[in-house]
Amino acid sequence: MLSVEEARARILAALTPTAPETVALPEAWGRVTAEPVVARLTQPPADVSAMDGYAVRAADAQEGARLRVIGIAPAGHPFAGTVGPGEAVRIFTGGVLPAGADSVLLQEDAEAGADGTVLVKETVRPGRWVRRRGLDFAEGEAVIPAGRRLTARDIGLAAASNHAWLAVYRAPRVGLLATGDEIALPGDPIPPGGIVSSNTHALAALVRAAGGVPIVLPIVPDDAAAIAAAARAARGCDLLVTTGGASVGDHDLVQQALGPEGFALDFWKIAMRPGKPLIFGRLGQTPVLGLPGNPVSALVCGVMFLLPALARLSGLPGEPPRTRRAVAGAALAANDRRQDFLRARLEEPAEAGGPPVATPFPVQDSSMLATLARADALILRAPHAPALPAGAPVEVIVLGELGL
Ligand SMILES: Nc1nc2c(c(=O)[nH]1)N[C@H]1C(S)=C(S)[C@@H](COP(=O)(O)OP(=O)(O)OC[C@H]3O[C@@H](n4cnc5c(N)ncnc54)[C@H](O)[C@@H]3O)O[C@H]1N2
Ligand code: MOO
Repeated sequence: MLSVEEARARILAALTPTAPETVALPEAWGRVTAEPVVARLTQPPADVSAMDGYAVRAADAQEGARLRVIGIAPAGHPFAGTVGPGEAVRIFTGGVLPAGADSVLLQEDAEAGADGTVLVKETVRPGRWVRRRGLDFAEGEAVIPAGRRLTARDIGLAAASNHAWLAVYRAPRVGLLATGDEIALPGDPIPPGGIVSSNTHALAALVRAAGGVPIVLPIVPDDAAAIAAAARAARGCDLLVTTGGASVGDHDLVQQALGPEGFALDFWKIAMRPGKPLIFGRLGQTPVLGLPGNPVSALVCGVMFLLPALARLSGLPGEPPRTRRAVAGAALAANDRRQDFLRARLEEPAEAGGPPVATPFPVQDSSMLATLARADALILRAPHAPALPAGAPVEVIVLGELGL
């Protein structure tokens, strides 16, 4: 069986970013830049004042000096003249420093006279309170690299550097297909012995959190023809995700149904718990990720494979979820050959500054959504990891950090 790392590498190798598109700036938040954002101007465009006060020549602005105020320079209204010896210009934050001036006398350190002069109450250092031209960025500078997921701060920077539109990768469209005779949509009649489908809803939220567009397809019964028809309809997606029908039972039909459609299997079954029967392959141009039906398995596989896949389709490298150090809150049994992901509570350490304490829930059944919802973290247990006493260091994935 493939390891989790090999499986992720195979999935990422089979995916390429979506085609770039140009979108209006407000739409670009959360999208990944397809090319660098190059400043179209220099910021600030000239030397400007950082404070309200007086533009002065520092050499003249010694404590006790009195300067003649010859004009005013509010932001957006530069003073056209030149500040000569013994002169000052009233200036406000963001105002362009007039020619001749090299510094700003802070308003609080000045006393305006009724006779059009100003008294310097505190000696001014040369260059004080001046923001130099280009302090922030210069025209032609790549202010945002290609391949970056745009934050609100980046949007502000792109706007300031005079971009109304940005080239970003299209948000990946992910088709979500749940299979099973026993499942019904929330609110619909539930068949005898059946359950309500949670997988596509949870995965849709995960896709959205990762910047993708989820397309929840109608539930299909355990019927090869129906699964094939639904999969055909999803060929326009950047990725088709199925849940259920991944295992070895007589009704586990995903591979049987997709085979005649030309499904090219890359791999099936990995050394992971929960999530062993993971399927990956390609249906024509569309990559297909077949997740197990058990809700916890589907979600944990979503974290380990669908999130990196979405990142890759969005134009990012597709790193595995980041792990953190913690200490085990209970003794952990030795592991078998499947990498284990234990649902756990995460608590503050007894000693400030120490790693948090991760305590696994006593029952780890892969059907238990309530436990998963209450979990703060997944404790990673490598294949064949030895038993560990409480207090031993462990690696965890903090679920809250993933925005899920
Ligand atoms: N003999 C074996 N049996 C099973 C094996 C095995 O190796 N040998 N693997 C087990 C493991 S591990 C898993 S995981 C499951 C995965 O099975 P499938 O992917 O084929 O999923 P189903 O059989 O269709 O369903 C499993 C379980 O999940 C429920 N389910 C299905 N879809 C949804 C949905 N959309 N929302 C919520 N819950 C769903 C379904 O009712 C079942 O209870 O196979 C084991 N068996
Ligand atoms: O792998 Mo299954 O996902 O253990 O329940």
